[in-house]
Amino acid sequence: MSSHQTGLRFVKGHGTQNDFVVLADPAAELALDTEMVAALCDRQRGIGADGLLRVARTGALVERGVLAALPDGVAADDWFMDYRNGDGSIAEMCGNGVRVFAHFVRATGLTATDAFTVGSRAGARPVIIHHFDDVHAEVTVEMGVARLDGTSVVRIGDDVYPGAKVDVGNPHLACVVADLTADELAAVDFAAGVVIEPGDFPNGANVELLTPPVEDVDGRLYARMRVFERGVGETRSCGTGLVAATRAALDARGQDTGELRIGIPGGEVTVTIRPDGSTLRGPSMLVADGVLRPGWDR
Ligand SMILES: N[C@H](CCC[C@H](N)C(=O)O)C(=O)O
Repeated sequence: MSSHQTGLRFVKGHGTQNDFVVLADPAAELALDTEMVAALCDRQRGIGADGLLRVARTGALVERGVLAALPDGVAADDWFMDYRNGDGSIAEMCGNGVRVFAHFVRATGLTATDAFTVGSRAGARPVIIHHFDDVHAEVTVEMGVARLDGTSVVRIGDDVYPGAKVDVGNPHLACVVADLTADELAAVDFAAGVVIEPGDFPNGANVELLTPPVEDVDGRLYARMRVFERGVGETRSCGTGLVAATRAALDARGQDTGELRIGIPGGEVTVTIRPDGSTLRGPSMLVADGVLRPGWDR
């Protein structure tokens, strides 16, 4: 997409305040590059967002060479979430993004069903839209298997936190911090620097800090989380991170399956881990529509 592109429409949306610029591009005609995506996501010079979701037919992205081939389980006419981080880098998956993506394609009439498959670089992500209107939706995403892959550590300022390496289609270090209170979690200063072990994460990683789950009045497990995302920085929520943290927290309790309600700065979601996969259920909001003005990026 070059700067002479006039009148490019966009929608601004978020899932538990993990926010995105949504670009409808069914035929994958936009030449998205790192610089343009970073400019669009820049909160001062552009629209501002944690990431960008391009909405395109999977087959069109293959024809244009954006994708080398159809990902497993994704059909050519499935809508594909071409997700980019705020720094312009490409990531394999975005759980909050899939909810906003699904809401957008349903509310704009690009699809007429409440259950369909969203394509992603991590593979097929089936969604169910429980209810929606032009602004609000409640969506469940099948997030696939959250795979434990050993342990590592992250250094945040002078503190070192051990955690579980979890693959949710994208890489995570999920740290369930013993005895960490909600206030202590809130006081962690990510600005002091977040340093992971490059040998453990050659492609970088998203880092989650989680308080140990406790049973709430309903007997359900509850925890609080903050996240520092690869290619973005701290976000108010991270869907794949919530799944990774749940997988690690249940494993620390000796459980392979279970459910966890997690509070994040941007809201609250419920994650379910099953032997054959995981689901993330939460809200989506489409906040505004806009048009990029010619020359905005010059
Ligand atoms: N916010 C996204 C995660 C983006 C992951 C991205 N930061 C990466 O590089 O993997 C989510 O809701 O899952």
